[in-house]
Amino acid sequence: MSDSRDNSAARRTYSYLGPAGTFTEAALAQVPEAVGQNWHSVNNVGEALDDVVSGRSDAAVIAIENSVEGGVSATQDALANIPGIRIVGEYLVPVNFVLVARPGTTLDQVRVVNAHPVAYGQCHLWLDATLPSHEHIPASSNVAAASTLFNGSIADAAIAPPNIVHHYDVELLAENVGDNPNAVTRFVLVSRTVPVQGRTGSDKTSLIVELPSDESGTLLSMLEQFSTRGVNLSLIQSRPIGDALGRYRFVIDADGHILDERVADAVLGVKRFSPNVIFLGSYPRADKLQITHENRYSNEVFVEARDWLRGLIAGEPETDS
Ligand SMILES: O=C(O)C(=O)Cc1ccccc1
Repeated sequence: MSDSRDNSAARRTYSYLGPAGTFTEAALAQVPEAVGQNWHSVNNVGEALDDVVSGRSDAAVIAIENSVEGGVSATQDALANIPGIRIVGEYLVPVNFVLVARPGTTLDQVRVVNAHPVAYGQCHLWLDATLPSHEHIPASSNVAAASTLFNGSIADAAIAPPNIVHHYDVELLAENVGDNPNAVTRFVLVSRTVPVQGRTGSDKTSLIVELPSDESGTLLSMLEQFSTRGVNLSLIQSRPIGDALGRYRFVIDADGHILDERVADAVLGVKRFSPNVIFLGSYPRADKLQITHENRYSNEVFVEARDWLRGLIAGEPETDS
């Protein structure tokens, strides 16, 4: 399904989890270069990434982390398993939810609730208090949860974004059903593998790292690679690799850019003992936070130390500086 906002072949195509009205669409609306281009609605993250890898789309926006639910495991696993993808940007969208139904439905008639799993995970407090014996059926997106109410779904109600009332003729049963009114979802813009863009001073580097399974202490060794270079981590999450019990990979977000010497050095340190490092990209941070570090982790200090070593090897006389 493609939104026919423009048929011109010269336009770029962006895939997003649809249909229109999702939080993912709101994230795509924040991508300046996507405004006025073709927006292609898909049903899941795997489809969005396949579009990018196959060239059907130039880029895609996908949800990767939520402030209440944590990392979006479907996205993390897809990024680990589909090669050829680079994260080139990130965008934040505040998320809150309403409960809607077919017109005429009342709250006491609701038994089956349709909801995207990530949305459902953020509405437990309200659902447990208000509809303690409800049954949950999963939806492919927050808007699909509501739209299927009109397509023969067995659901009585759906958890959806507040703007759903502008897209479908629904009965609004309850507002603010999310556990946390300040919930935020982080989305990333992905493209096919491209050379890294320049550093901005407010950057993030995302990696997926596997650890050798037959050695003790490798998780600590991996963390030390970052800490000994003064690199802060804002996300570290384990996900099962899936081939055997007890085998995990780690999804990591590090402060800084791969063109920062301390980040590059840390990544090289990880690469030396990890059987598999996936570099997902270095990209500007949505929060615009400037990354600071002690002087001993600055680019100049790394470059000076390297020049000093090269000089020693070349037989140059040592100086005091
Ligand atoms: O983009 C949407 O609306 C989605 O359905 C994915 C999602 C689910 C929960 C929080 C944010 C995005």
